[in-house]
Amino acid sequence: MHHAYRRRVVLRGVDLDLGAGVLAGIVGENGAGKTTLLKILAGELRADRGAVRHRGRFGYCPQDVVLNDALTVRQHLEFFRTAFALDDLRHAEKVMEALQFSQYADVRAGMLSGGTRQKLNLTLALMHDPQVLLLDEPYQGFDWDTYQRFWELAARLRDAGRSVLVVSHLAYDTERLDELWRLEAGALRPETAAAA
Ligand SMILES: Nc1ncnc2c1ncn2[C@@H]1O[C@H](COP(=O)(O)OP(=O)(O)OP(=O)(O)O)[C@@H](O)[C@H]1O
Repeated sequence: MHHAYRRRVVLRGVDLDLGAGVLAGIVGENGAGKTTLLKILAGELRADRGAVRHRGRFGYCPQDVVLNDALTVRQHLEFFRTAFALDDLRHAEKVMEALQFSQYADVRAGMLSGGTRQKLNLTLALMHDPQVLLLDEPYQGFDWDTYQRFWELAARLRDAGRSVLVVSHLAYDTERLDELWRLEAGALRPETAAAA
């Protein structure tokens, strides 16, 4: 994939193959193009050149939390249940339990803490049990316990055959990942855990 914003060339031939049952990470400095790449993978942005081929449903958790402050957590879930044409909220409830914020179901998004807003953001991306998970800085604002629970959830989804891609400017806990890439100068290169 190639992409530029006017003269600012961001991606110069990124080639990525994400298999089923793989938990992969992409790290890179601020402005390296990670969000641009995820937006292209998720279909939000069209690459100047190149193609994305995928099988199965996407779940895209954007870096910027997109919530309506006037709606409660439960109302967000109902809204997305309709959008995803789901029969029930069973999977959403499992994600909420895993991230431990079920007790906020009736709280308006505008009253939630930053970390809890991010938990809801993540739940909305995962509640239709997608096969391919594209997660942009998914643990921003999480406390340590929640951060650990996030990785446990990601590993469970990977073990259930989902493809999970986590993008971050920080690469902690790289031993949890099956694959780690660094986005630099518009291209991806394999990164060893020790070098991250
Ligand atoms: N809509 C846009 N128009 C013009 N330039 C943009 C646009 N979006 C991003 N850029 C530029 O493209 C480059 C890559 O941005 P991108 O958000 O993809 O980086 P990133 O690796 O996700 O950064 P961060 O870690 O800070 O989130 C940056 O220089 C940014 O300023």
